Amino acid sequence: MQAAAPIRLADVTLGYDRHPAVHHLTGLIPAGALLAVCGPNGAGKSTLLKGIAGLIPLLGGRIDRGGLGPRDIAYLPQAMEIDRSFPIDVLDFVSLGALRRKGLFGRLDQAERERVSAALAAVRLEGFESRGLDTLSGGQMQRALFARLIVEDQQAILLDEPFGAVDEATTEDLLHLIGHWRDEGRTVVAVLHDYELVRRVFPQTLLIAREPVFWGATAEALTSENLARARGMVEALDEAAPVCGRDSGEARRANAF
Ligand SMILES: Nc1ncnc2c1ncn2[C@@H]1O[C@H](COP(=O)(O)OP(=O)(O)OP(=O)(O)O)[C@@H](O)[C@H]1O
Repeated sequence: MQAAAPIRLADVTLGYDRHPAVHHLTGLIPAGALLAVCGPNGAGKSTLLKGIAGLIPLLGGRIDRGGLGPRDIAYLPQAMEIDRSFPIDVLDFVSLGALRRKGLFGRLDQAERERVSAALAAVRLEGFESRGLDTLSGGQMQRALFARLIVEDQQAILLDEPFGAVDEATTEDLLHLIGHWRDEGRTVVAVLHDYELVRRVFPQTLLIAREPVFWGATAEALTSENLARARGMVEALDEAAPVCGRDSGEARRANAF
């Protein structure tokens, strides 16, 4: 694993078909940070993670990943984005975490096989190796995804709603893994809706509603005033309106074509 590095966002704008979903976001994710990304539905949280992961292009601004390429950052998509009908068993799925090191056709050596076994043990999926993904419960699937992240062994890990469909026991097990990653100095950024959990585990929070509402200490971010402001900002959004004050000139020019 390479050394941890800060991720710097400078006036970042991300979106689809030139419609910004995240605008003018500037901030620093320090190496080793445990950062929650919170906000109402449609606030741009998933879009932001995809941007940091390099899965969608920037519409504006810059992301400096501290010398790392997007492929050096592990990314866990939302559960609904994962096609579980793909015919693959748990062992092969978790082994895919080694792809970056071994390539698509590379054989797993003893060290990699041990890494996969250890990852399955860490998420308590021993005995599930030959089960197809489509036979797993939601919580078991999330454990398999975390096992793949362990095998990936990246210094920065992005998690999109990792506890969306899992019970309390699974959540606690997976939180334990996140705590372990923090102790190892890895950077973890997670989109989360459970504010109590965020207050308990994540020291830093970015509250976003297309634009940043607050980025800093969790206790200061998740106040009722900030949460109400964030809700109001997303409710007020009109896709046909100029995207924001700062962009209105540019948006008017774009709409003229
Ligand atoms: N592939 C896409 N094409 C067009 N628009 C998209 C696409 N993905 C997201 N959007 C739009 O971008 C905006 C932000 O979506 P995003 O998924 O980032 O929000 P979110 O904060 O993660 O929401 P949720 O909490 O509901 O998951 C929304 O208006 C959404 O409709």
